[in-house]
Amino acid sequence: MRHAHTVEQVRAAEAELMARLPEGTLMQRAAAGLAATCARLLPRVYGSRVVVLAGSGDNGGDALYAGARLARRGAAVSALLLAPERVHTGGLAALRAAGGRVTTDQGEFSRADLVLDGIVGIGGRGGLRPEAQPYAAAERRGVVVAVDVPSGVDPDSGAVPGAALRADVTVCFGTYKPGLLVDPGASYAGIVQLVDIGLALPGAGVTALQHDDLAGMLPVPTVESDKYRRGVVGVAAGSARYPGAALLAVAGALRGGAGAVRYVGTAAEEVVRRFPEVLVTEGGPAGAGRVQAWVVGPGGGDGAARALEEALASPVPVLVDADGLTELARLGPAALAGRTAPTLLTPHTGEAARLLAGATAQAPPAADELAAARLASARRLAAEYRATVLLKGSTTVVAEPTGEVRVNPTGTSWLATAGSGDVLAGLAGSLLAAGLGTLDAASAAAYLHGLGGREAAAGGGPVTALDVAARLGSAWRVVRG
Ligand SMILES: NC(=O)C1=CN([C@@H]2O[C@H](COP(=O)(O)OP(=O)(O)OC[C@H]3O[C@@H](n4cnc5c(N)ncnc54)[C@H](O)[C@@H]3O)[C@@H](O)[C@H]2O)[C@@H](O)CC1
Ligand SMILES: Nc1ncnc2c1ncn2[C@@H]1O[C@H](COP(=O)(O)OP(=O)(O)O)[C@@H](O)[C@H]1O
Ligand SMILES: [K+]
Repeated sequence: MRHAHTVEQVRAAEAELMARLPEGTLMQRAAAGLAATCARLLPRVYGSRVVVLAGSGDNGGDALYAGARLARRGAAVSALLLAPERVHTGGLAALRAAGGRVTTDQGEFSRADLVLDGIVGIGGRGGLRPEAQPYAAAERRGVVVAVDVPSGVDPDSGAVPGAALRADVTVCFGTYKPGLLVDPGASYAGIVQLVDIGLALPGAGVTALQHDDLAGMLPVPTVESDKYRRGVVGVAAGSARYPGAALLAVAGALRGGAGAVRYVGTAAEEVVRRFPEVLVTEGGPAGAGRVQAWVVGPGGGDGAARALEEALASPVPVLVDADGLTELARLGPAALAGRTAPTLLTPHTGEAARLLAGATAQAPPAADELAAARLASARRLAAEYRATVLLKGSTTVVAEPTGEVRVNPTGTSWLATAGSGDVLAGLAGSLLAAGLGTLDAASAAAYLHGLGGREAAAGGGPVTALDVAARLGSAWRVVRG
């Protein structure tokens, strides 16, 4: 599991540790880790050209001390100072003592083999200031290593409010920052490496699963299992207008660990023709047999209102997607008030905006504003509806009403293809039926779906939603090692 902490949490942990250690110890730990990564990235340190972009705070200090370490190993290191009058004096003195120098030639940035971005770290607010903006657009031939955070990325939210420096590698200290894991910030961070500087941190509000976590979480049948004990997932999806959504949601549900899939709706005939293993009933959830979780809404069309009402009246977990969400937005959070089992909502940003409009008297944010502030948007929705919310898009995030968030580290933008959300809904519903809680089911489903998407797009080609569904079995095998 990757753990990400807010700036406030990092500052508190740093203060506590600094009070017990000789001055400068933490910065030296950070600089040592940073220099070691840079040395690994360079074919050889001796003779390579390194440029340090140094801002006015401790982030610049880290970069200058790391530059000094590389200079001692024979690199030609020069520093471009963004605020010369407020530069970290200890760091600059160390760099000079090691043979490094200060330059004002911005062209050195473009010619460097490696650039250290020490403009701002967790003290940065807003996009890059004017003096740093040219570097965001400048040509570069070497690798850019961001110190703690790519400058211009908001460390807590991942928002990029203006210009920001795109890194190939980010070396972060003590813990991940949420903004390194959530887009758009994550897309500026490149590969993120963590350097331990000994901070004692509280529980993380934002986490990201890794393969090992999935391996321990996914349901695996045992000798005592039978199809009912493994869980039956009910899928109420598709309509005369959108029969395909039923097939896609069922395709996802068949690969989610439930022992059986029960389909209800108007596409029963098509579903059985394509997937003979599925139990089908025409009508709605109320008249269907027992299930351990419902998926309602993909391609539901006009039938979504009834399916939603019947599923929400059941005592089992319910996943609401697509047309089910449009109907829920009309009803507002009151529709979930009487639920006795958990509810999982899986909106994309457009649906999230509609849900917020249904929940508050204020005008909802536009979909692109929601996308720029994904953590806050998902948390707000989860709190308003008192439900788990999986907000889809580039970096899917899953939020609980308590504010706890899981960020999905897998996926590819090739998943932005019609119907891939239906596959995800079926998959997550199947995991719910198999007994996972809403947070685990949603985050495990997003993880597997993202892996399946990557595998389907391997080599960089377009994928279809059914291609993704077909790769889910292999995604399971990958995470289970
Ligand atoms: N506090 C500690 O114990 C440690 C801090 N470390 C480093 O220190 C960093 C935090 O240092 P600081 O608190 O000095 O803060 P920063 O160095 O991140 O930035 C603060 C300075 O940048 C300016 N600034 C803010 N936003 C800006 C923007 N958008 N564009 C340009 N300048 C901007 C501020 O006016 C201020 O002078 C961490 O990210 C990490 O790199 C590490 O050395 C590890 C130990
Ligand atoms: N830019 C992107 N990068 C990565 N994944 C994306 C991107 N855009 C969309 N996705 C993913 O693709 C899927 C699309 O789902 P959705 O919007 O519901 O489409 P549909 O309704 O057609 O099924 C979601 O899993 C979402 O997270
Ligand atoms: K930085």
